[in-house]
Amino acid sequence: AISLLIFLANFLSMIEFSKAANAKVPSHTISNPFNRTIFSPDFLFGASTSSYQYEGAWNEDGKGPSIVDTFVHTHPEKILDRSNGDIALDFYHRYKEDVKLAKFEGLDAFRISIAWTRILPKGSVKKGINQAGIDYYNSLINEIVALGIKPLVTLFHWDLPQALEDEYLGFLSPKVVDDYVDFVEICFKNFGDRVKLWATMNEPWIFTSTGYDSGSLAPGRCSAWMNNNCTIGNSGTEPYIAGHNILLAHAAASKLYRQKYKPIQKGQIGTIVVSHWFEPASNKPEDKKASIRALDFMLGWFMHPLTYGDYPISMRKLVGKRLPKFTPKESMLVKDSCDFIGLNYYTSNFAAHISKPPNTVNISSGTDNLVNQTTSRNGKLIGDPTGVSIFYVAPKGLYKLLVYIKKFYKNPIVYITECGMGESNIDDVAKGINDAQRVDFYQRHIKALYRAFREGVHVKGFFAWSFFDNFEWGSGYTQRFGINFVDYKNNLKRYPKRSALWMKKFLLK
Ligand SMILES: N=C(CCCS[C@@H]1CC(=O)N(Cc2ccccc2)C1=O)N[C@@H]1O[C@H](CO[C@@H]2OC[C@@H](O)[C@H](O)[C@H]2O)[C@@H](O)[C@H](O)[C@H]1O
Repeated sequence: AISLLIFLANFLSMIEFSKAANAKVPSHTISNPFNRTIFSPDFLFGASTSSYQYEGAWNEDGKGPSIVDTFVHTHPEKILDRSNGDIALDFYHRYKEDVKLAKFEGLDAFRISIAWTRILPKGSVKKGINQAGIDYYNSLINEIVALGIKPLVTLFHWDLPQALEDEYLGFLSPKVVDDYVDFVEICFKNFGDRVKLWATMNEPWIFTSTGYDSGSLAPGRCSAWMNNNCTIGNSGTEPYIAGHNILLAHAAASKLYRQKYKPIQKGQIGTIVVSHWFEPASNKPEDKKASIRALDFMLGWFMHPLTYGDYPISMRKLVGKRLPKFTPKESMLVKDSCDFIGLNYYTSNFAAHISKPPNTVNISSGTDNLVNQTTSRNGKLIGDPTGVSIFYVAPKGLYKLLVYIKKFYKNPIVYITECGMGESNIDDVAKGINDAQRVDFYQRHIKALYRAFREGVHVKGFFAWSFFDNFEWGSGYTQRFGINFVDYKNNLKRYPKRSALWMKKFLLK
């Protein structure tokens, strides 16, 4: 009865929303009307999801284990609430209803990722293709397309087949390139008639820093001195080896798509990077240089090879022999291998120069940049705090980051493939759907996006992270990033939040 009352209350608010919501949320209007029409007609507004964080059905219909399945089962202590994605949001069984909600909310596009081990349970073609996996993603993509929504498909959102980790240590070996190319070719072949936006990788920076530097996520490798319960690893070398093979795998996939599939399917292929914006911690020249170095090590680590065919000079200088080299052929393959860049933006930091790493014996990729990153300067926070301790609301950083990419990385086509904020520890539905701060967050970030768009940045889309509250990696289900609420205590019931209804109104054509 209570949930019915909540649903009815929420349904009524959907109808009444257009009158009430904006009146109560501080608006930072820069132009009237503030709706989608200020962008180009073909601009894509969407929301993002990912296979491990949404699907559940971790071992159903022939799916093989990924390194994330192994990680969460063997290291529950590394997940704040000791949870996992075995069931997650049960998106695997509920996707038909869920994509209908996306339609109701007026989304133009919907980002999903494909779980490699649903299609290749043991990671490679020679060990068998699982037709049930192909059938599932065909059905999901059909539901999305049938509603007139465009799918943006990420081919790797960190859930590498465990079998490849066992066979040759996954992304630590160049052998991963061939298996990755075989996997993506099955996706191009089976889904490429309907999928026209392909992202090869999601956030290599996070995958390398959490998987191989801190060990806080799969495959959970790090140096012993990290004291993060890693059985093996080297935080000073493995993040760079994994990052290098990710770039080579991406480039090989792009070459295959462009040579064999793009001429017929007419789609676009790119990859997704994440970066904070960095403000100098003071006006001192060394801090100004530190802010650029911080960008080099987070954004440039991948954007520089994708644009110029090699790592940033600052990385070459500070990482030295630990940073792999591209052969001339590899450099040519990686350079200009993206038709678009997906950019994930969450927050900004202050950057201060440090003259030497905190520890000259214990080396890690996270301290190679000689930058001390903070979120306040002279006692002033970089933005409004959110429910996630490391993320502050800093929309100007999105604008500055986009202008920086335009200026220093040849003004590529950019889709904002993730942008959002989280609240922590909310279980009550009525409280959870009343996300006024998230409405303010999206108003301010879309205005920052518009400013960049107006100044000639080739931004062509904006995807909220996330469509639903979901399994937030190391934070488990304690943090909520969705524009739609999921009631974990009541059969994973979905409820539009205030932000989804604001988005619906914003997207009215
Ligand atoms: N958050 C990021 C990148 C932010 C990097 S900044 C910083 C570095 C770091 O290790 N973490 C924690 C973390 C770890 C893993 C994933 C994401 C974030 C950071 O947030 N990525 C996207 O963020 C989304 C929100 O991530 C949350 O960010 C706050 C964390 O506390 C939470 O664990 C994480 O799931 C993820 O759900 C998407 O799958 C992922 O593509």
